[in-house]
Amino acid sequence: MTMPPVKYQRGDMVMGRWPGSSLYYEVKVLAFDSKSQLYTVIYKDGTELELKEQDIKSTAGFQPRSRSRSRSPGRRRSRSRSPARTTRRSSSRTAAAVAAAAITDSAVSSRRDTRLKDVEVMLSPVQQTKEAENNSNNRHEKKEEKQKEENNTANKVNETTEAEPEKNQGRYNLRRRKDDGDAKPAETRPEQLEEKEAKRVGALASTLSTPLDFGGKIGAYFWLLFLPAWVFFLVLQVNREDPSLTNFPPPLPPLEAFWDAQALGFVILWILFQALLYVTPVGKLSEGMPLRSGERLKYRTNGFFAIVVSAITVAAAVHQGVDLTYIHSHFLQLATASLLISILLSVYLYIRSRYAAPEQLALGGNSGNVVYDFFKGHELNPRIKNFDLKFFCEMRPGLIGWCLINFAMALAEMKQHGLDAPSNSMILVNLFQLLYVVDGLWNEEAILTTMDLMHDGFGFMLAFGDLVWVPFTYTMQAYYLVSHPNPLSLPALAAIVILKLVGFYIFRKSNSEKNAFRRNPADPRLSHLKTIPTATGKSLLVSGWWGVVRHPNYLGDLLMALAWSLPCGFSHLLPWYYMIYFIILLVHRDSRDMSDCRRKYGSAWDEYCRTVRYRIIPRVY
Ligand SMILES: NC(=O)C1=CN([C@@H]2O[C@H](COP(=O)(O)OP(=O)(O)OC[C@H]3O[C@@H](n4cnc5c(N)ncnc54)[C@H](OP(=O)(O)O)[C@@H]3O)[C@@H](O)[C@H]2O)C=CC1
Ligand SMILES: CC(C)=CCC[C@@H](C)[C@H]1CC=C2C3=C(CC[C@@]21C)[C@@]1(C)CC[C@H](O)C(C)(C)[C@@H]1CC3
Repeated sequence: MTMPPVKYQRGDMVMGRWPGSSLYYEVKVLAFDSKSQLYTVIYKDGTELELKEQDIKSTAGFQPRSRSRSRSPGRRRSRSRSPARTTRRSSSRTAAAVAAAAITDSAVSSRRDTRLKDVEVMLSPVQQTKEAENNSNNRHEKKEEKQKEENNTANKVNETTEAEPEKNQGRYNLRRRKDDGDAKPAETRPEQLEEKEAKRVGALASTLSTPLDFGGKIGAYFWLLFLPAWVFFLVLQVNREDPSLTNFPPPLPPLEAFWDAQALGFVILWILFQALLYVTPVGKLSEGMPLRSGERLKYRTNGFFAIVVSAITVAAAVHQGVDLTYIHSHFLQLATASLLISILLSVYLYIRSRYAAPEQLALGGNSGNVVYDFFKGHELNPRIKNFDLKFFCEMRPGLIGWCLINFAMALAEMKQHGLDAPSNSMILVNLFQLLYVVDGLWNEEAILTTMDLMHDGFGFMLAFGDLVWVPFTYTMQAYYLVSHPNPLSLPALAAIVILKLVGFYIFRKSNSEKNAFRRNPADPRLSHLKTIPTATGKSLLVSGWWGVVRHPNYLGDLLMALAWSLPCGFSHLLPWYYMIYFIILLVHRDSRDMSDCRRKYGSAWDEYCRTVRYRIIPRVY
C-alpha cells in the first residue's frame, strides 16, 4: 500500500493527541485514509486509533520534562506510556488521568502555542511547574491551595466545551480498531492493576476536585439551614386541618415541643437494632466497584433479611400491645432526634475525613471550604472496621424506618377514624412504598453501582438525607392520609396500580440491566446489547433500556412517584411534594451525572449522547 503525499508518512513517529484531552503521546503512523482524512496511529502499547491531522504534531515540539524541575517523583509519568494502556489496567486509574487531563486541557488551551513542551504526558496540572519555579518557601501549602483553585477553574473551562458536544462531532474516531466486530472490550479487572501505580494516581486524583455543586459554598450554607427547616415545615403543615399552602406559615410550637428524650432513645434503639442486623453474618458478601486504589470493598448485603426480621419484631411488639401510633403523635420529636443524630454523625464524618488517606477521599467535597465539604461529604467510604457507614445509613435505618412509619400511619388512621382496616388509599401508599423498599433491599447489591456509593462522599447531605429526609418526608403521603382521607373509586384504584407496575417494571429492568453489565460486561444474557467502548476500558450501553433514554431508571422511578401521590387526590399540593421534589432531584442528578460522565468518558460520552438523545423522557426531555 502506498501512502498519498500527506503531511505524515507511514512509519513516522509523531505525537498523537489523546481524544478528549490535550495530552499527546508518542505514536507511529500506520496509514492514512484519504477518504476520511484520518490517520491510523498505533500507541506504544499496541492500541490503534484514528486521528485527524490537527490532532497530530511532530515530535520536535515535545521534549521530555527535565528531571531537574521540581516535580515530585510520585507525580512523574513515563513518557512512553500511552493512555490506552490505562484501558488494560484500571478504570479508576483512567478516571484520575482523565480528571488530570481535564486540567491540563484547559490550562494548556490558554498557552498552547507558547508552552507545547508542558503539554506532554502530564498527570499534574501545568501550573505546578510554574509554582515550582516561583516558590521556595511555603511551597507545599501554597501549591495545594492554588492547585485547588485552578482545578476548579480548569474544570469549569472544561465544562464550557463539554456543554457543546455537537462541536466535537467528527473530531475523533474513537473506535478502537482492534475492537471492531462484535467483541466487547474486556472490562478492567482490579487484579490487573499495578497496585503502586494505582495508589499513586489515586492519591493524585484525590487532590483534584470536581466542580462545586449545589450552588457552591454559599449554596452549602443555604442547604444546611433550608433542608432541616423544610422537614419541620412539612411535618407541622401536613398535620393541620387545612394544610393548603395559602394557610402559611404553620404556627410555630414552643421550642420544648420539638424535644423528647424518649423519642431520641427510640431512634437510637432503632439504629442500633438495624446495625445489629447489618453485622449479623447472614447473607452474601458482595464486592463493590473497584476504587481508585484498585481495591474492592466487601459489603454485607443482607438487607432483605434485615427487613424481614424487623417486620417480625414489629409485628410481635404490636401483638404484645406496643402502641405504634406513638410514631404519629411524636413525629416532630422523632424528626428532631434523628436530625440531631445526623448532625453528630456528619461532624464525626467530617473530622475523620481530615485524617483519611488521599485515595480514600471522594473527588467532590474537597473544596477546602469547611462548610461545603461538611455538607457534600469528603470521605468516600468511611468504615469502622468492616462496618460501612454510608452503605448502612443509605440502606437500613431510614429506608426500613420509612416502612415502619407508613405502617404506624395506617394504624393511626384506623385509630383516628375508628376503622377496622386502613383506607384503600392508605393501603395503596403502604404497599407501593413497601414494594419499593423491599425491592431495593432484595437487589441491595445493585446500590453498589449507583452514584452515591461509587462517587459521592459521605457527609451531611447523605447522612441527613438517609436518616431524616427519607423517613420523615417520604412518608408524607401516609401522614397526610391520616387526617385527610381520600376515598378511591375502583377504576381509579386499578389505573393507579397499573401505573405503579409499569413504573416499577421500567425501574427494575433498567437498573438490573446496568448493574449486570457493570458487574460482568461479558454476561451472555447481555450479548445482544450494543455498546460504545470508552478510553477507560469500561463500555457504555447504547441499546436496550439505556438506548431508550439516558436514565431509564429515573423514568420508572418518576412514574412510581406519580402513583404514590395520586391516591391522595388533588385537594392539596402537600402530598404532591414528593413528586415535585423528585423531579427536581432527578433532573439535577441527571445533569451531575452528565458532567461526571463527560469528564470520565470524553468523546465516547458525546457519542452516546448523540445516539441516545433524550435524558429521561423519550422525545420530551
Ligand atoms: N427515591 C429516591 O429518593 C432516589 C432514587 N434514586 C434511584 O436510584 C437509582 C440509582 O440512581 P443513580 O445512582 O442516581 O444513577 P444511576 O444508577 O443511573 O447511575 C449512573 C451511573 O451509571 C453509569 N451509566 C450511565 N449511563 C450508562 C450507560 N449507558 N451504560 C452503562 N453505564 C452507564 C455511569 O457510571 P459508571 O459508568 O461510572 O459505571 C453513571 O455514573 C435510580 O433508579 C434512581 O431512580 C436515586 C436518587 C434518589
Ligand atoms: C435533599 C437531600 C438531602 C437529598 C439527599 C438524597 C437522598 C435522600 C437520596 C440520594 C439517593 C438515594 C437513594 C435511595 C433513597 C434516597 C437517597 C438516599 C434509595 C436507597 C431508595 C430505594 C431504591 O430502591 C434505591 C436503592 C434505588 C435508592 C438508591 C438511591
